Amino acid sequence: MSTNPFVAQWGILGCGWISSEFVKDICRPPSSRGVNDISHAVAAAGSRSLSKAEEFLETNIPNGGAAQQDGSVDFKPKAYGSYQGVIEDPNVNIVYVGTLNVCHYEDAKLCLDAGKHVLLEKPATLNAAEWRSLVSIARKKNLFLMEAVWTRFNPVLLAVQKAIHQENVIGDVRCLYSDLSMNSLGIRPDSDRLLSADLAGGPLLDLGPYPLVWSMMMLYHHPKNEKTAPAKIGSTMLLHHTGVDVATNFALTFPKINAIANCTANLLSATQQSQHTRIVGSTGEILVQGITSRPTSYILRKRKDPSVENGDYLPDKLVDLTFKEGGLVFEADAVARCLKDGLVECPQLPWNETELTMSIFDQIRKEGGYKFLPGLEKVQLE
Ligand SMILES: NC(=O)C1=CN([C@@H]2O[C@H](COP(=O)(O)OP(=O)(O)OC[C@H]3O[C@@H](n4cnc5c(N)ncnc54)[C@H](OP(=O)(O)O)[C@@H]3O)[C@@H](O)[C@H]2O)C=CC1
Ligand SMILES: O=C1OC[C@@H](O)[C@H](O)[C@H]1O
Repeated sequence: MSTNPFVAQWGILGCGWISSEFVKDICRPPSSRGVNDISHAVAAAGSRSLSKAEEFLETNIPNGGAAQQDGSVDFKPKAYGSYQGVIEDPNVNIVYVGTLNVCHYEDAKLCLDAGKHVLLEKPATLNAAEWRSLVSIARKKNLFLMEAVWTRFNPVLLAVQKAIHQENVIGDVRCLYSDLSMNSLGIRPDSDRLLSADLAGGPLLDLGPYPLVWSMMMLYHHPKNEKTAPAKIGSTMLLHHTGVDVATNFALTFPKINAIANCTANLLSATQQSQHTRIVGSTGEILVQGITSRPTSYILRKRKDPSVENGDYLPDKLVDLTFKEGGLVFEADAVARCLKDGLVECPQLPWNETELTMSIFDQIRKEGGYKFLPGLEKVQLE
């Protein structure tokens, strides 16, 4: 006997670039990726301008989401010229917040206060205190809340994690190197969201979540690390004249497993088109292929004789897991399953882990001298 899939009924807050990528991806038929327990519908999209919301729907999902296209639900996506319209729409049960960093806290709070579940774009908030405040509302109101770090649900990252943690393919994990950078300096104006202090820009918060997610998934989540937070966090930051960082390097130590993560995120160099995440173990290494945020395959390179210092390698083995989806739909599927099962926290990304990652960023900003402009943080760190 087949049962109808659970349908996540999304409201979209902010009709910008990432929101359009998100709706396009969740509109793919779930069966095309072997999913049959859940599906997605877009109930509403809200923008500060009604015409922008209308155009957003018309351009990206003229026929609605997967569950609207196959007739599982009978409502059509509705455009609103305000965010309020979305949170008041009775067909919306979860809101995807795709607005700017500086708006995340207030926009997520708006949704939670209105009784809606929330998937909140990265960086979840500006600081850990804002995140704790959102969690306390979600907990009190029994609502789902998660930071949208989509790479956590990427099939390549999950395959690499299994290969390292369960199949021991590189022996004891030792060093992780992960970068996500773009050559934006001199190309984007200082008013751009990546460089503007008014918009809490800078690569640490914009690109840093990706090297950090590799560190968390491979080292923090290593079974032998027993979810122990990094013992030391060291960083170096180059500040831009606007006051935001333009380059940040940070390292995290995991003494329980004798491992270190070396992460970089900057707006000085284009590094997205080749391998920029590498995980080295005692018997071999994994070279992640493709952008750190959306890898498509990996190379397994094993050492001929691990007892030889700086010895040779066996021939590379390519593990190709190329997928046709944009990649955002994997996190959306995970969220839909949480809603289906009545969970308020996603087991793969619980609230305390986002609190830890936000505190890591707080510490790095403090060390680097990156202070948010007065008034941007809605909840202050103690
Ligand atoms: N997961 C991922 O891969 C990615 C995530 N992101 C994250 O998503 C967020 C949005 O980034 P992106 O889509 O690239 O940015 P855009 O500038 O394209 O969109 C941001 C949206 O925020 C809304 N907004 C609300 N207040 C303001 C304001 N004062 N000024 C300008 N826009 C405002 C606008 O929506 P409207 O006009 O409709 O009201 C705007 O369209 C960021 O937090 C970023 O970190 C970004 C890129 C990739
Ligand atoms: O999350 C992101 O990933 C891709 C980058 O281009 C973008 O600036 C960032 O927000």
